[in-house]
Amino acid sequence: MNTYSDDSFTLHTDLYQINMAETYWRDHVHEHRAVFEVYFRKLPFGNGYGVFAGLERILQYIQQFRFSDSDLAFLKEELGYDPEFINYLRTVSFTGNITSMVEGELVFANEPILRIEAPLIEAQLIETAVLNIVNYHTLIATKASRIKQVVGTDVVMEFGTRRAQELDAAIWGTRAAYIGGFEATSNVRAAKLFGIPVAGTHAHSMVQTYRDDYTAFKKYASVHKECVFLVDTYDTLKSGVPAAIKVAQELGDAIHFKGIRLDSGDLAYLSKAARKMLDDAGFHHTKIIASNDLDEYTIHHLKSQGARIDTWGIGTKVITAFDQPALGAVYKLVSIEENGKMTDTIKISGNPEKVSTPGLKHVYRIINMVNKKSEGDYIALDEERPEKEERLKMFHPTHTYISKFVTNFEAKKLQVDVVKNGTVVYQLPSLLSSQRYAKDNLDLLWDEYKRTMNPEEYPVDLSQKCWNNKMACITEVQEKVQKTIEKMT
Ligand SMILES: Nc1ncnc2c1ncn2[C@@H]1O[C@H](COP(=O)(O)OP(=O)(O)OP(=O)(O)O)[C@@H](O)[C@H]1O
Ligand SMILES: O=P(O)(O)OC[C@H]1O[C@H](OP(=O)(O)OP(=O)(O)O)[C@H](O)[C@@H]1O
Ligand SMILES: O=C(O)c1cccnc1
Repeated sequence: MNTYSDDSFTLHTDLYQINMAETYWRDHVHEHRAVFEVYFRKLPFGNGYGVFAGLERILQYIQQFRFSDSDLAFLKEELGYDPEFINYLRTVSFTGNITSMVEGELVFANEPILRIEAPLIEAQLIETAVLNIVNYHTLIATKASRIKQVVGTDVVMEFGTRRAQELDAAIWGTRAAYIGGFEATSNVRAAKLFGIPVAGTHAHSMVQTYRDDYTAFKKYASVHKECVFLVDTYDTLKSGVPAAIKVAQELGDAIHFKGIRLDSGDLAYLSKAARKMLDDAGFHHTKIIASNDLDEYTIHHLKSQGARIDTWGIGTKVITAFDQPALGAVYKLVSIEENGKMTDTIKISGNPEKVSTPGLKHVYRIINMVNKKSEGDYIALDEERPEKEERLKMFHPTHTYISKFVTNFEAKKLQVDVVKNGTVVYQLPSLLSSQRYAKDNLDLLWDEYKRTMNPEEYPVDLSQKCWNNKMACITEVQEKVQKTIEKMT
């Protein structure tokens, strides 16, 4: 691997972005204003909502967005870009505006999570990294939230670093899982960087090292006051649990016998049997921790079997978003400067749900003031003020006959300014507040949208103006394309 003292994330992009950038620069349109939106088209895991995460990483990236000397040298010498273009790239930084939902916000398909408004070349160059960040962080926060929904008030810890897709994924994945509702992590660096509570037990290797459960637990307890013993190395009920109890009885107040961990076998049966053994020995407050390839489905089953598990340790399935490895968020151009004025743009598709929604828009969460539940999300054009309306018509953007009128509501604007003229203007809240924010927002949703299996579809509607604008753009584009086709033939 080549190493550079000034390596940056600016080349963390697809080659086509730089080729488009060069095209725009040569054509002198690179400084035309452009507006892009980030959204995904389908909720992951069959879930009824997503949890947005990744803003901290995006803001870090935007602040550092500049081509370093070694980046420019690589583009020039290895990839053969024109020296004049390289000289121009040397001056590029991000000078635009970004509005974004805040971390922990509940997000749904087809609504803009971020809006990037900048000179075309800048907005284009940051696309790949922005999507890279949003896609991973939001996916993991959503998976974590699903798991937390099933876990309920029990504690859930993130154990996934060893199984994650490399070092960065472990660190940022842990952070996203915390926003999604996990209470702690085993990753010490994540604790150092983000202040996430860190926790842990010990591995089978320690029991193997000392050959038997009793000796291993005793050695551990002679060094650590807080003790959670892993009891399944040889025989959970005949050796592991009895050894843990014996050590705790012998050491008494010298240690805090916090828990035992089960990591194999029938976790429902073993947890019930272990609970009885602990209770019979008077250790009513000693907790049972379970791990072993757990996810929302196994946890649901274990709970339905009456498992006596207090704390869940979850690795692989959360950190790798095991059952769905990609969110599929996209970055679409919705408006571009043309002859000195902004013109809305659209991407047409044979599939009506894939047709982009043109124009500068905001997302509002429409909260019913009587029951304090959300009626759905409402996407309106910038010039609209739904918060001032008495009565709002909400209708499905493709099946328009599905509609309702809402009165007595609060229209909560979901995006905030995070970057203005290239400067970060948003103060990130503590990670704990982002986690609480997600939790409080979940209280706004009816349970029908939150169940982990076959949830109801949460409404994400367009305002009448926004819908009309979209239809007008479709007609306009179709006519233009038809004319071009006729000219070519
Ligand atoms: N009572 C249960 N109901 C449903 N799933 C369970 C139950 N007990 C354990 N599981 C899950 O079943 C899977 C069993 O995994 P596996 O077949 O690897 O067995 P194991 O007990 O872990 O064996 P090993 O000793 O090789 O680690 C795990 O995902 C575990 O979480
Ligand atoms: O099952 P996950 O959800 O991915 O959680 C992480 C797993 O990592 C450890 O196992 P590992 O076999 O790596 O090490 P160990 O010898 O300490 O059990 C731990 O015991 C968990 O089973
Ligand atoms: O602390 C633990 O028990 C732990 C940490 C990482 C992975 N598995 C378990």
